[in-house]
Amino acid sequence: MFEQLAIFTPQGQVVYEFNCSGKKFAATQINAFLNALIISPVTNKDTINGKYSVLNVVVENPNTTKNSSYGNKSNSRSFCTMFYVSKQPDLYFVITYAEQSLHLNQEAEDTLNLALALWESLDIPYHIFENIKNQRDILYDIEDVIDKFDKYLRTKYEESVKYIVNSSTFNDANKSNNAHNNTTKNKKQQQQTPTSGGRKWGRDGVIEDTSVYDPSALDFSETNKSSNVTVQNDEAQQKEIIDIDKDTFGNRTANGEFLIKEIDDLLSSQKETHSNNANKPGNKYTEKAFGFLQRKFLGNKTITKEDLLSVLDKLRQKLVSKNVAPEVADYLTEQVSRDLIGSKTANWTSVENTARDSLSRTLTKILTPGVSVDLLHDIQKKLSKTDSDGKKQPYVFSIVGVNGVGKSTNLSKLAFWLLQNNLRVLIVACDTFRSGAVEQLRVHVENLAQLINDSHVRGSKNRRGKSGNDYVELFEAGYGGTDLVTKIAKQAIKYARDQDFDIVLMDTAGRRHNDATLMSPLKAFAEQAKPDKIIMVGEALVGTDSVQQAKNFNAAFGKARNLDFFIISKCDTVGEMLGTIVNMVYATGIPILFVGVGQTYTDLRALSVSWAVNTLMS
Ligand SMILES: Nc1nc2c(ncn2[C@@H]2O[C@H](COP(=O)(O)OP(=O)(O)OP(=O)(O)O)[C@@H](O)[C@H]2O)c(=O)[nH]1
Repeated sequence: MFEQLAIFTPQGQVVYEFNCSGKKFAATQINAFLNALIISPVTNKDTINGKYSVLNVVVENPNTTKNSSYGNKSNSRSFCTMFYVSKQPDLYFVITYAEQSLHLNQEAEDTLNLALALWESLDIPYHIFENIKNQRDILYDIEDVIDKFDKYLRTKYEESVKYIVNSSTFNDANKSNNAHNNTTKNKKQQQQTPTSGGRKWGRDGVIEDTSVYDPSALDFSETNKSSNVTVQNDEAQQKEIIDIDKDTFGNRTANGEFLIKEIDDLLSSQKETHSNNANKPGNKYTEKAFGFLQRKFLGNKTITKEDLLSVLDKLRQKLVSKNVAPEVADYLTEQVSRDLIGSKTANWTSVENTARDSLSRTLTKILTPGVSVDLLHDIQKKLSKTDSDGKKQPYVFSIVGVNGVGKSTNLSKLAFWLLQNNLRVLIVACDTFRSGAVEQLRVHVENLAQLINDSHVRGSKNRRGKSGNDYVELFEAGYGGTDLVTKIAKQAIKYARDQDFDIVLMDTAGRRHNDATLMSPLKAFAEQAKPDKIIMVGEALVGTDSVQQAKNFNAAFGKARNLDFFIISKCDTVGEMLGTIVNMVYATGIPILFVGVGQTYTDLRALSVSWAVNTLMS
């Protein structure tokens, strides 16, 4: 596990600091790194992938007497650093960790990759870092974005740690499923048997060759987790996941349909936190600006371009601070400008309030779906028809998206909702690339089977010899290349038809939207599997990049096929920064089916357009 991440300017002004174990940030460590860098500059051989530099830092104990024997470990302490120096702006990104090893180097590299990608996605104008006199200047100007960066990084970091814990859960699940497994093997030995043929999709979407399997990459036991603790964590996590509150999930209508509730004040606790934060000194910047605007009452005034300039600039800033991509914020303010120039403000209404109303209308128009999102109706329509054998064709969904956005989790939430509607669901493991993906889905199927029927024995097979029970079942065929994916999809649909399943839910591999090699198989997949609905899961955390993600995924299925819906996951983690919702709909015109608001199966909500608009405008 890495210890600390720091971002600072060449003058030493700290822009960001993070201690991964939640302790106070140790600035002395970074000072020791800077000292070591001055004394022993890095050479080419210390560079990883031509990008990151590695430097071992030895800190002498100041109490050591001159007579101490050289190399006496008790008199010195060492740690390792991996760092990157960006240009424009000139910034140091430094990770510190205990010592060099294959897996710690890899983790540091992954974390730097993540931090840099997040940093770039924030689009901070580099001139902000020029001529800074003190740290307060930086923080004042970019407080909001640093906050955002911190939130992204912590969430992603926690997810990656959880992924490691989950990996051991899957191995345990395998253990109970495979009778031939030697149960006396310890957990570490279990981990040494990779589930797939040595392929893993890295966090940045690159397929990594893990044919030389390094079990230590997933083993953090030496650092601070005994395997016993990990097992307890697994159990606690398991309990947390299936410990759900059905009442908050939705309502049953008079005709028996179970409808998911709209998102409303569900995030009020976050709003509270947010407003508490907003009350902190130094966080008043936006509030002050808008307070000033609200005081400028005019009324019955013909609005000119000049009147709108500063108003729209503030509104634009507001939107961008809520994660709306700059190009989308430009479009929205342009619309307001078109709407208002030459018109008159109503009595007692300021130009500012008129502009805000216009912006609210534009946002509402964008977010209001132009097509029906009544899925249950669509499903029933298809299921009511039978073919010449008297069989109904299942309704097929396929779930796509970038790595780690929550595809499997939200697919499972969707399954849980469909199960509430008495539909029989076949979940299909079409992520045949990432190690552990099939096992992860099996855990979800076990959970769902147990939630639907609490007499379900975890790990048992149903009467067809498959994971799950009569209501929800897993269709799996292991790991392999693109051909296997389409083969599994076709076989699963046939199987679902034969076994009378109503719904087929296909999970697909996460892929980077800007990698043509990874994106191109989607077209063939859609042509072969012919899903009724293709749903892209996008995460609320992503911000600016969501525009391109949505565009690329929407275009990936060829000219004849688009995405049908979005599910925006992790809305619970972004507070009021809901810009991704607008970005993705703006980029494609594809409506939002649901938003994900947590990690349990009931943490799915229908989007309330007015709620989203009010939150963005607040
Ligand atoms: N807070 C929060 N976490 C979520 C939500 N949806 C998913 N997650 C978490 O996001 C993490 C990744 O979820 P997965 O479902 O594994 O993501 P994925 O897209 O299937 O991942 P890959 O298969 O690796 O591409 C997990 O820790 C989930 O619990 C959500 O709505 N809110």
